[in-house]
Amino acid sequence: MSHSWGYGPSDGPEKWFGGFPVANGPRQSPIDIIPGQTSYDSTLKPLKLKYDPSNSTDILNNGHSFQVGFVDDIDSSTLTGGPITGTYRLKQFHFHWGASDDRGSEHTVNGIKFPCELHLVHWNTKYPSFGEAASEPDGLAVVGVFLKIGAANPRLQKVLDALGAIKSKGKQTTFSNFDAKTLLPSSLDYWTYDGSLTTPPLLESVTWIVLKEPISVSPTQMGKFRSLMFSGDGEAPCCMQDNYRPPQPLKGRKVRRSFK
Ligand SMILES: NS(=O)(=O)c1c(F)c(F)c(-n2cc(CC3CCCCC3)nn2)c(F)c1F
Ligand SMILES: [Zn+2]
Repeated sequence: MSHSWGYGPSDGPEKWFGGFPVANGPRQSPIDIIPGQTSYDSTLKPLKLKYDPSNSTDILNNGHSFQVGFVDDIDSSTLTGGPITGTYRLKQFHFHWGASDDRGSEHTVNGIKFPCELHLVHWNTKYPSFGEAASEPDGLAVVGVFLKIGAANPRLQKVLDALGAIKSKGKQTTFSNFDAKTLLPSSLDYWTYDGSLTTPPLLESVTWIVLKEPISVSPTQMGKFRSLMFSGDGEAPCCMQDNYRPPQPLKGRKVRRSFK
């Protein structure tokens, strides 16, 4: 049975449990982060992100979001330190956003939604591949970055300028020499908790690392995200927006923070 899923009324997050029962599991993502209920952990190390711009390969509309892919057959773009042990390799980054600027992020802070959220997906090199790591409890580490409405962000522009070539589902084009580090805010202070993929198959294999400081995005730039389509050529056109899962129950999990 093909598990087709989406973000609409008939196939959206409230319907995912049917095809993916782990949707109601003990460590689902995203969550609402309540800063006053997080615990400062002085043993948490600083995040170390070492990204080689020559590793970026392509940009793809996968019908749920768009993602920029990276070569991950050597340790050239890696995440170490932070709450994780060992070395995790950057596989891809993608975004989630809303139909309007009042929503779009997956994680929320004190119930506040941001218009967009960036996810940088990394996999643990103690496993042979991303696919195998994705089913292990310590297999993945995703760095989440909130985007907040403000001045246009010149570092987003190269990504946004490529979207015209991947408007519909399945479109892909080369995307080289992109330094993902330029998308990060100046502070790498973070919250961290054990969670899951926020899209099917919703595997409970993600150590989430959500940065406290947002990066900026302008309303015009947000419009560029919304120019993409969930639909493929020849299908009924459907704008790619509101591609976010709402916060899930914490179920007793602790959220730690790296900053006082
Ligand atoms: N929002 S998120 O939690 O950051 C997030 C991720 F971390 C992901 F890794 C994926 N992901 C899904 C697959 C298919 C794989 C197909 C083989 C089994 C594993 C999933 N590739 N990457 C993803 F789609 C996503 F949304
Ligand atoms: Zn994501």
